[in-house]
Amino acid sequence: MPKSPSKYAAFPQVQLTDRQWPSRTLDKAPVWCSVDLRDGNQALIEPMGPDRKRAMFDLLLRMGFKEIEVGFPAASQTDFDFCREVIDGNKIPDGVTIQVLTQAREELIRRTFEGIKGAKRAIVHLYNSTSELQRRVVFGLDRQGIVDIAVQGAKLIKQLADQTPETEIVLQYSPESFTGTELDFAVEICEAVMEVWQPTPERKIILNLPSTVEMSMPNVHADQIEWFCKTMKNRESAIISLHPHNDRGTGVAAAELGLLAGADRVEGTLFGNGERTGNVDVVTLALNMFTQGVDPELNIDDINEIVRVSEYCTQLPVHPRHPYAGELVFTAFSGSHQDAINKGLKALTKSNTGKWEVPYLPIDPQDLGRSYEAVIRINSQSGKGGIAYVLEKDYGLQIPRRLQIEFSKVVQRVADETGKELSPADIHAAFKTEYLEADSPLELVEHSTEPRGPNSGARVMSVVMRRNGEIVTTKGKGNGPIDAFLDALRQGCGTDLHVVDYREHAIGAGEDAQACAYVEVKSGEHTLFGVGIDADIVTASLRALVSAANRSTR
Ligand SMILES: CC(=O)SCCNC(=O)CCNC(=O)[C@H](O)C(C)(C)COP(=O)(O)OP(=O)(O)OC[C@H]1O[C@@H](n2cnc3c(N)ncnc32)[C@H](O)[C@@H]1OP(=O)(O)O
Ligand SMILES: CC(C)C(=O)C(=O)O
Ligand SMILES: [Mg+2]
Repeated sequence: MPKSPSKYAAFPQVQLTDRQWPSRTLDKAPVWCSVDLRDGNQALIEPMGPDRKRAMFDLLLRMGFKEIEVGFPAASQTDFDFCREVIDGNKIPDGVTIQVLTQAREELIRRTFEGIKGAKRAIVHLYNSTSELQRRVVFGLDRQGIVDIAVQGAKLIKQLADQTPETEIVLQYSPESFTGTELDFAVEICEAVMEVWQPTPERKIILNLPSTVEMSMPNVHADQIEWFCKTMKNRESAIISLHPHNDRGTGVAAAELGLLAGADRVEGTLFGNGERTGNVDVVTLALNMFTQGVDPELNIDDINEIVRVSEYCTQLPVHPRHPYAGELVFTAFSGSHQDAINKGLKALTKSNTGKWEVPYLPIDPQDLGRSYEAVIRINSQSGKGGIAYVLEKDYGLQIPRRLQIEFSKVVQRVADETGKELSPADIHAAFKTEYLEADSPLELVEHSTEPRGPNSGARVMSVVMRRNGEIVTTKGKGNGPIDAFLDALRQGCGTDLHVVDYREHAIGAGEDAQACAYVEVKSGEHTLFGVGIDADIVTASLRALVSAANRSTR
């Protein structure tokens, strides 16, 4: 426990009666704005250089972002140059708008306008901090002083926008540190900026209400947004935007509830890169919508590529357990999960509802360009279902249920011995050693069946075996080849087995097809399996019996 919890105080509730957001549902995508190249970038140990910025910008375009904050052109030459590069190089497709951030300071605003000169359309994003704490300790100003900063900045932007008719300027204002700002003051300062910019329903202002620091539970954030939307004047002339950070780890939830509460737009970054614990993760937000049947209006059909580019640009890894994107999120190690996934995937092939219904997999990995390959991975926590899945998927072996149980003990032993994950090749090798290569003390050398005599129902099989390296020739009689072979083993090798169950299937197709036979036999008090593979179905069955016979002696 922290030593002094009294250092902290509970975040005050919002006085909101008749709140509407709890009974709403999200049924359409918000306007997305990527702030990877600005907020994400300003939080990096090593900010992106031109190559990384270009790679990120191109990725964001491929993903279908229509609004992209490309930087803070007045802050650094790199940001300024990148802004110029996308404008002068005609790299902004129609329908896409770049956004640039500036403080409410004259020289920075003027430089910002130099940065966007020549763009067809640009969002100029003005911010100043409004919270009680920042007013007191950073700016040393009262409310009016803070309103004056915003209004002065807004006036200069309006003037410069009017002097730049070739560019359609969209105005955005952020009362930075909104979450620590008294709500009545947040409305007051936003209305003061609106008073300068005079937005209309046709030319809306963007009011961005940032959780610069996430300070409360997501329901309180939703209350803040609903309160703001209900209280502000001229709501129809504003796009209400969210800019959640993730200090409490609930940025995604805050964004979802904020949208229910009336917001229209979300600013965030890929995989949540950003100051401290990051910005809200737009990939997770979008895919959360997708899994509810809502089109997120972003292309995330190759998530591995998005991860790769993002990791290159930020030089930060995406966590293996990151929602939807992590390397391990479509992988089950534990036995009961593997069993359920295996059954779920099988059931899906027979279902005609078109609905994705697989236990433990909330989304079809293929929708994100991921495959089922690594869905099930095997370690000491794994069970028969997962092992069966891997053997069938990678090696075409459809092992019967009781054999799954038997073999899972073998795998468990190997996994416990190594303490490591077992690859599909490791599992197959264990299967071969245990069953297919169980060829001592007995080994099948050859067999032939005599034609049935006209009055004889029995089949006679001649068998040559090797026992402990020595050739044994024997004969047996039975109703069919299995029966006759067991009799031959009884006569010549002293092996007494009774078949309890027999299965076979083909592996592969056409001329290269092989037969795989599984026999479950009773040997004394025990039942156990043998497995054989051969191009010839009878030989495969006999091999399976030899495999069982040898295993029964272990
Ligand atoms: C929550 C956010 O993400 S906000 C965005 C934050 N991003 C960045 O800051 C990255 C880019 N910024 C920078 O590189 C620098 O801040 C620059 C180049 C823009 C400006 O640099 P400088 O003027 O040297 O320094 P600095 O940012 O520390 O300036 C602080 C001054 O600006 C004032 N200020 C800070 N924010 C604002 C604002 N939004 N509007 C008006 N004035 C502001 C402060 O009160 C302080 O004033 P003081 O010098 O009178 O005390
Ligand atoms: C500039 C603003 C919008 C910001 O990044 C924040 O408040 O987090
Ligand atoms: Mg931010």
